[in-house]
Amino acid sequence: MLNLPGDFVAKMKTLLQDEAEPFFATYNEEKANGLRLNPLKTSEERFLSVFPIPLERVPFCSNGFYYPAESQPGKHPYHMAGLYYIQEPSAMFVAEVLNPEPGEKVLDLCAAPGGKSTQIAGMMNNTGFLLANEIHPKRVKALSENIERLGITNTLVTNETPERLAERFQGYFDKILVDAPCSGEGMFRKDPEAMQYWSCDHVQKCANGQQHILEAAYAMLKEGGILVYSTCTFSPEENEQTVEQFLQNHPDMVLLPIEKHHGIQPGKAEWTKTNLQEISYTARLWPHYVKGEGHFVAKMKKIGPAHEWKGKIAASNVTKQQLREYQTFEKEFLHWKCDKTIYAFEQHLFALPDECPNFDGLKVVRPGLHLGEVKKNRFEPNHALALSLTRNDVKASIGLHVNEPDYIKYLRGETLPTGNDNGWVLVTVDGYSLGWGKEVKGTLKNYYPKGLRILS
Ligand SMILES: C[S@@+](CC[C@H](N)C(=O)[O-])C[C@H]1O[C@@H](n2cnc3c(N)ncnc32)[C@H](O)[C@@H]1O
Repeated sequence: MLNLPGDFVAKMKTLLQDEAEPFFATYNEEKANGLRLNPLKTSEERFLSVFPIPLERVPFCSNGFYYPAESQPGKHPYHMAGLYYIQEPSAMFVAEVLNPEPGEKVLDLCAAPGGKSTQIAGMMNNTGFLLANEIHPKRVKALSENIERLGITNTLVTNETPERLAERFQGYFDKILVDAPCSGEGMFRKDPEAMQYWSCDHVQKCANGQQHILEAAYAMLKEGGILVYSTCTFSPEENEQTVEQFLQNHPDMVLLPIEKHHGIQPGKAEWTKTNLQEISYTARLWPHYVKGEGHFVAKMKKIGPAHEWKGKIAASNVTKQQLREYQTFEKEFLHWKCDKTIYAFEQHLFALPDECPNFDGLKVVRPGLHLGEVKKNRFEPNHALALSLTRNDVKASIGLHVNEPDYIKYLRGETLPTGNDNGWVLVTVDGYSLGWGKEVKGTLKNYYPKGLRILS
C-alpha cells in the first residue's frame, strides 16, 4: 500500500463512507496501462494483425487498449512511427466526451504532453483547426513532439497563458477542453510523487486556479459551443464545486448529461455547496469501478450569445525563392501536393491548418505541418513531413521490417547500403513511415533526428 497523506485518507473516508474500503483496496492493486491507436496512421484491423503485444479493449474509448505492464510498447518501432500514444486509460474518456468533429475549431487549453490533443486531432481526421496550448515552456516541447510523431497537421501549438489567448480568440471556438492542472489525487498510484505536493491548502489553490482558466475558456467559446472540464483528482472542491461556481458565474452555461457506462459514475450533488442536482450529469471515473485511475469530466454548453470573432486568417509570407525551392523538392520527390497556406519562420516552412487564424504576437511553437528548411539553394524536408506522409505519397521509399535488424540501425542513426541513388526517400517499418534518408551513390544517409535516435 502506498504511504498516502493522512489528511487525504481521512477526507476520503468521510466522503466515501461505505465505499472507502473498496476504494482504498485499489491502492494494493497494479495500475492499468493503456495505449490508444492513432487512426491517422493505421486501422485497428491492420494494427491488431501485426502488433506483437497482447491487447485488451478499454470499454469507454473506441481506440483504447490495455497492455500488460511488462511489455514496454514505448520501445517498439511502431511507437516511433506514431501508430499509438501511451495514455492512462481513464484519461481516454475525456476526448470521447468532447467528441470533436472533422472541420471544427477546437481548443485544448492545457494540453501537454498531448494525450488529449493527439486524440482530438485523430477524431477530427486532421481537418479543421486545433489549437493545442501549454503554459509551461518545457512541457510544450513534449506536446509539440507528440503532435509531430502522430503525423498531426491541423494543429497550432502555442506556449501561452489562457488570458492572452482569451484576448485573441473571443467567441471563436466550437469546442474547448480544459483538462485543468489539479492536485492529482487520482494519479497517486500511477505517479506517487504527486503525493508530496498534496495538502488541503494545495487543493484549494488548485480550485482557485481552475476558476481563472475556465473564465478564459468561457470568453473563447462561441454561442452553442461546448466546454469540457476535466481533472485527474477526487476532491469535490476541484470538481463538483468548481463546476458549480462556474455555472453560478455564467447562467448562460448549462450542463449536458454524459452517458454513464462500463462503471462510470455520476458526480455527486451532495458534494456541491447548493445541492445542485444537475451535477449528476458529470462523470466520475473511480479506480474501484473502472480499470483505470481517477478522473472527473463535466460537459457544458454556452446557450447565450457570444462575442463575434473578428480576427484575421493567417496569410502566406513565403518569398518566391522559398516557394520555388519547396516546389522543386515536391515535384522531384513527392506524389503529394501541399494545398495549404505555406508560412515561413525565417527559412523554415510550415503548411498551416485550414483557415488558421493570424497568430502574430503569440508564442507559437509549431504552426501546423513543418515541411522543412530552405538551405542554400536546396530544400531539406523535416521529420514531421515524413511522419505525415505514407509511402504512396513519395516517389521512393525503403521498406524495413520489424523482424530484421536494419530498422534498429536506422533508428540508431547509421547509414545503410541500398545500391540506389534516389535522393530523398521515405524510410518505413512494415509500411509505416519512420523518417527520411537520402540515397546517394548506393548509400542511405540517415536523417532520423539526432534527439530521437536510440542508443542500443
Ligand atoms: C492535467 S495536465 C494536461 C494533460 C494533457 N491534457 C494531456 O492529456 O496530456 C494540466 C496542464 O495544465 C498546465 N497548467 C498549469 N498551470 C496552468 C495555468 N495557469 N493555465 C493553463 N495551464 C496550466 C500544466 O503545465 C499541465 O501541462
